[in-house]
Amino acid sequence: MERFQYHNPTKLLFGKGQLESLRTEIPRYGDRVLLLYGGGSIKANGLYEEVTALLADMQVTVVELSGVEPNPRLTTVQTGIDLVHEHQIDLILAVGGGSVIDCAKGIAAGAKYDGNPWDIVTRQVPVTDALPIGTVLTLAATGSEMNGGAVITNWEAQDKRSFGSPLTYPKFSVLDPTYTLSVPANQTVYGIVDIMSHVFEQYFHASENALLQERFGESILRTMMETAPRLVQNLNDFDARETMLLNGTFALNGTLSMGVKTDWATHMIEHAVSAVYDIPHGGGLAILFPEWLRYVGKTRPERIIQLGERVFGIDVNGKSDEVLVEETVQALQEFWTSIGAPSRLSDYEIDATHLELMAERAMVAEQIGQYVPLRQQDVSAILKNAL
Ligand SMILES: NC(=O)c1ccc[n+]([C@@H]2O[C@H](COP(=O)([O-])OP(=O)(O)OC[C@H]3O[C@@H](n4cnc5c(N)ncnc54)[C@H](O)[C@@H]3O)[C@@H](O)[C@H]2O)c1
Repeated sequence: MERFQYHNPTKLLFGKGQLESLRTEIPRYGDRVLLLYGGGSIKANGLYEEVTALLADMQVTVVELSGVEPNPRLTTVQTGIDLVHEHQIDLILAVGGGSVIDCAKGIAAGAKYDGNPWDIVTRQVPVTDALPIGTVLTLAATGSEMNGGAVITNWEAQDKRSFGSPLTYPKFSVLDPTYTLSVPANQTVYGIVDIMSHVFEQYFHASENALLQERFGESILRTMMETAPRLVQNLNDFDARETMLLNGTFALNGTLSMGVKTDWATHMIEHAVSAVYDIPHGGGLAILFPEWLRYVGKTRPERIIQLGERVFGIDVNGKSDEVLVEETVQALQEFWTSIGAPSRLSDYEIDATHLELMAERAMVAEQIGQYVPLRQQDVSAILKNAL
């Protein structure tokens, strides 16, 4: 294990009826709130009504910013920053999925910085201060509700980048499975893939002796594989929604990355794909992860085989590494296909036209990933195999 410090300051408010906790949480930070949300799903499922009624009852001053895009854009972050300054906002309340929460983080950090918020997103300047954020999560997927990371798209530059800071962890997050019941089938599937991919990015670490972290990851993967088929059969299964919600949070709240050098190359490649084609993040991961596994399996098969045996129940006796890697990848692909996830870039009508641009965009450093570090030609090969 690597030496590590672990500190997660987000207060989780989990379960039915937890929205009421806003009454005690919000006043800790002030009484001027920027209410941030997306394209209207919270109006359709009644959450908007509930939140605004509660805030009105609390006599909080509310400024609204709606229309945060899936894959939130820098332009929306800038609009939010301007509103924060204009209305002297004390707290950002993000009501939505990862996109809304990430946008809130961009605004929170950007509002305390004089320059272009893209400088922060591209990590050219560090976050030195941030407004407090609270969240009401409506979609189980990203873990953004309990981590300090955010992914922002600069649409004009066709670039999607992530930044993170201890200062942008939400102060509190309300997780009531009720609000995730309205998530449609496709977004539910993307969420399942995203959660499992987060585990993979940390499971495929480049450190020694992380037995507990690996077992934690396997628990999340197995729990997701038990729950996901049930959930896609019945989107109103409250218990399955509840399980998925907690899994999503723990897949990316720092628990799995304690003491290990994590990978994240596949996320960088997916960000490059969705920066150029604006496809759903989970859909992109479902296509790319199997190809990443196949590719790195040639150099470093051991933990892929471990995954196959422990999570997919593959019998490892008497088989070569090559066969075991392929059986594991196929088991993963079959599972994702069985719940309705895409498996090829062509499912999104993506062909080789911008392949090199995507490979170039993925290279946020000379090499990406740590389990097996990748150069641009490796990324091109993975993208090509995924077409
Ligand atoms: N910060 C992180 O740690 C982190 C990790 C992984 C991914 N991301 C980023 O997060 C973004 C994706 O976030 P996401 O997967 O949570 O999806 P999202 O927030 O983009 O939402 C996807 C869609 O689902 C709709 N939706 C949300 N809740 C709903 C509900 N309850 N009922 C009906 N519809 C609902 C939204 O309106 C939107 O159209 C991407 O930009 C991705 O790169 C961030």
